[in-house]
Amino acid sequence: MTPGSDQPVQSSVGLYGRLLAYVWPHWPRLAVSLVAMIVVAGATTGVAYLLKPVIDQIFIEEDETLLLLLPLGIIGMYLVKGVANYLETYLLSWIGQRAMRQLRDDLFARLLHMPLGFFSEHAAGTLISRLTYDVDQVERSITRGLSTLIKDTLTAVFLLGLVFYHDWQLALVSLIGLPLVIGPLARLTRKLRKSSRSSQLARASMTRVIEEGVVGNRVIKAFNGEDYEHARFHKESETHRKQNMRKAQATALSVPVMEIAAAICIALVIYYGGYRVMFGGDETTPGTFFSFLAALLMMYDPLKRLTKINPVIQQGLAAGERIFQMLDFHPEGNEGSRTLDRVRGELAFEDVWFEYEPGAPVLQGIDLEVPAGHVVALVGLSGAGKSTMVNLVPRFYRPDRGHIYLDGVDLGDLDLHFLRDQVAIVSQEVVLFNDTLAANIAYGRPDATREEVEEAARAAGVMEYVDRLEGGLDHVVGEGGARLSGGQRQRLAIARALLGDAPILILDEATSSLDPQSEKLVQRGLEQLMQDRTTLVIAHRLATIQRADAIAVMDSGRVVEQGSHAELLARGGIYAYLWETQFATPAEQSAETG
Ligand SMILES: Nc1ncnc2c1ncn2[C@@H]1O[C@H](COP(=O)(O)OP(=O)(O)OP(=O)(O)O)[C@@H](O)[C@H]1O
Repeated sequence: MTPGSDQPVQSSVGLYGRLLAYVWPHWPRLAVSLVAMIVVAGATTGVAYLLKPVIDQIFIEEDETLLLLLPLGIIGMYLVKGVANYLETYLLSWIGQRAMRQLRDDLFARLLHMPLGFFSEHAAGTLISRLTYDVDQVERSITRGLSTLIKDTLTAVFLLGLVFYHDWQLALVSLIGLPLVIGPLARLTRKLRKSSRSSQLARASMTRVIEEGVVGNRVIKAFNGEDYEHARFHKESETHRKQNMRKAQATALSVPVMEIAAAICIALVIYYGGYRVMFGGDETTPGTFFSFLAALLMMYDPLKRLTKINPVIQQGLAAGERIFQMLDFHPEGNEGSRTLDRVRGELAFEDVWFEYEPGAPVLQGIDLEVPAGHVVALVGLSGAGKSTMVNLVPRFYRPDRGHIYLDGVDLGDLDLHFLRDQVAIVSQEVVLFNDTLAANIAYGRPDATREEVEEAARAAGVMEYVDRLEGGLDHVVGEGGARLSGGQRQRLAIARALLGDAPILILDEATSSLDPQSEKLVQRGLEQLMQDRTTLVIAHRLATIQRADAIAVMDSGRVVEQGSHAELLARGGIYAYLWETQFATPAEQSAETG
């Protein structure tokens, strides 16, 4: 059922390659930013180098020409560095943003064409976070990752070169101090990472409790669960506090530990370097020593950033892996290519089998004929397979065995787009987009004129409540249509289907009861909609069943009884049972039997 889900997790090389494919089209800019990074590293090292003539020639030898030239040189160096830094950051962001827009576009396009089964297997939140959070993580690892990896490595290497150039013996002595800095830093970083992971988990647990407190507030109230929920929240909130304190402790420790270790390192250098300046002859001048020290100190920042970049890159790669896994799912296939000039709307199911999970068939040999323009009501106990059966008509799923024909043509042979144009669906949950009423009605028919929209709205009974809304048909319905009542939403869905004017209608009647007035209006809209259309309706209302041309009774994935209301009642089978227990009011039952 889920093609693509068995994809192997890709290797890191493959992953890098695929990420690179998004960056590569921008290689000229990448090249310029690389050059800019080299310039930044060179300029930083240049500044450290200039300290030598500053001390030796200006302070000691009191050279007046250099007194003018060197300060200008420093300004020039920083100007060059500033321009290069700007270019590098700007260009990398440009590349990162372009690559991510492309990745997001590809992902969303793929998402829209996923088979329906994909959506029942993946939580909406997870999919949304792929497109938002995960893509951001990848972007961060590209821009920050590349910049740090290349620019900071180059800067550190150039500075190290300068240090060895000035005095290789002193350089070796200072390197002895390096483990002093790196050792504690590595330990602290590990601790920090662990505590930040625990803190994130604690926050997620806490958020879950908050969410349940908000979403499930009705139930909490009904069961007097406030104290229980509060205690649960307090516990999670306390865990969150403790984890955050651990993190804060590690963070607070990291600066002093680093600084003390660095101080020991510098003390070593000053002692040995000073000794060499005093007693070592000419090769180590005070200028060399200060330039050396400055280069050493300037290595601190790039090295620190390099030690921190790995988690960013790892997170980006993990996010990239999740993104590519989603991109690798197979989209819905459109094997068919046929279209029909005029669709009458005759539907026929022939020995149709279907299973969601292997070995558990939900439909087991459905046979059903729906002549053009007829209304067939599907009834049956919950889980009998009614929704599954109607979902096969717009090819949301495909039968595992058997065939479904539209006007004698196998659905599988039809072009998917064409097929879906022929089918209107009005389901229990009306999905509305956060747009105007008019735009919601015209969804799928962007070419519809205002008159057509109004006509559909009138026929569906939308006009009867539109006047009370600000802006009339141009009123924005709110997210998910939250500002409309259940009945109003249903009438809107009916208007949408009317405007679509497809020859086949699939109707999944709402089970939730509307007030009698709303019910009557919805019913009237539905009557309009079913007119001259082949209709398969999952019926929950008596009026619909009575209006149907035929009733198909489903049980355990089969059509077990077919006929008119009277015929089926007379048979005394499942339908008669459902009639007694679900559909009819006592008065109707006695009228029927009496
Ligand atoms: N996406 C799915 N994945 C796996 N199993 C599913 C899926 N959708 C439905 N089923 C299973 O298929 C069977 C038939 O479900 P279906 O929704 O078609 O029944 P129904 O007759 O429409 O029920 P109801 O009237 O309650 O909506 C049920 O056992 C259900 O658990």
